[in-house]
Amino acid sequence: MSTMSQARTGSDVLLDVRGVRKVYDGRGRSVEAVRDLTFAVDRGELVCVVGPSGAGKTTLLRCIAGLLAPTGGQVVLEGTPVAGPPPGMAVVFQEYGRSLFPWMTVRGNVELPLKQKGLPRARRRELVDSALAAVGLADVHQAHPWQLSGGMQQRVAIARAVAYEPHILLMDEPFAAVDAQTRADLEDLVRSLWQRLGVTILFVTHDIDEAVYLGQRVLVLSSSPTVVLDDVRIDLPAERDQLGTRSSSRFAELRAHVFGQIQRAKDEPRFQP
Ligand SMILES: Nc1ncnc2c1ncn2[C@@H]1O[C@H](COP(=O)(O)OP(=O)(O)OP(=O)(O)O)[C@@H](O)[C@H]1O
Repeated sequence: MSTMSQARTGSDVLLDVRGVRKVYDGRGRSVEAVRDLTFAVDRGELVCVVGPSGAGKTTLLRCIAGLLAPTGGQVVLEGTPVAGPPPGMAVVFQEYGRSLFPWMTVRGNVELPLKQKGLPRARRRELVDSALAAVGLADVHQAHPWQLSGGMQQRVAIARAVAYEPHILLMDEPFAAVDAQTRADLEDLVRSLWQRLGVTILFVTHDIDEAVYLGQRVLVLSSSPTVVLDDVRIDLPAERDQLGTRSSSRFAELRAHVFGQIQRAKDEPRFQP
């Protein structure tokens, strides 16, 4: 079912994570959060990363986003080593409440990174309008984030990321704080944006069902100190729907496989695939 991740050298590799290690040092205590992570993501792929709580998923994502320097190894994006937040990357975090500016309108929030990018006003307007329409929020552009539900605020954060026209979109447990129905809607939104825009997505979650439902591949991380335990190809049809896909026998098989890997990783911290 699975093929372990190997460094790929094809010209279609967009993101290459090579032997990344991260040790947090502080007051006489050091924590090896990530031991050795190697995997590649091709241009246009939707890859999910799943692992037990504390496995180092956020640490990995922060290293990829250039927000944290790895202790060892390297992250290479479009052939260039990442040494700070790279252009062409957008990140959607779990805490939408903290990632949006409450004193700015929805439009202002989505437009801000485009101003920082130096885009002219007409182009900014075009990108903001189309991103808000894509996430179903065209009619609330004048509202402030605090006037919206949690799910709508997360849509604003997604619109802001999409308007930026990133080559790669990183998502760190973006739907962990919304209710189940909203979460299902947002999952479908991510798949439809991915299919329509062709953007590469790396989606981090601790939810196995979400990872299998969304991804073309699921990378399974071990417990901390973290390695990639498995790289599972999700051979479900490209057209997915919450009811049909989740009740298919193949979905159940893939889910059981990923679940089994994570259980083994938790039971045997030094488990090797
Ligand atoms: N700033 C820090 N200083 C010291 N240790 C840290 C720091 N940040 C994270 N860690 C440790 O690194 C390990 C991985 O944490 P991380 O938050 O990356 O995991 P995670 O998989 O995202 O967890 P969760 O699923 O619970 O959000 C944990 O043992 C955590 O305690």
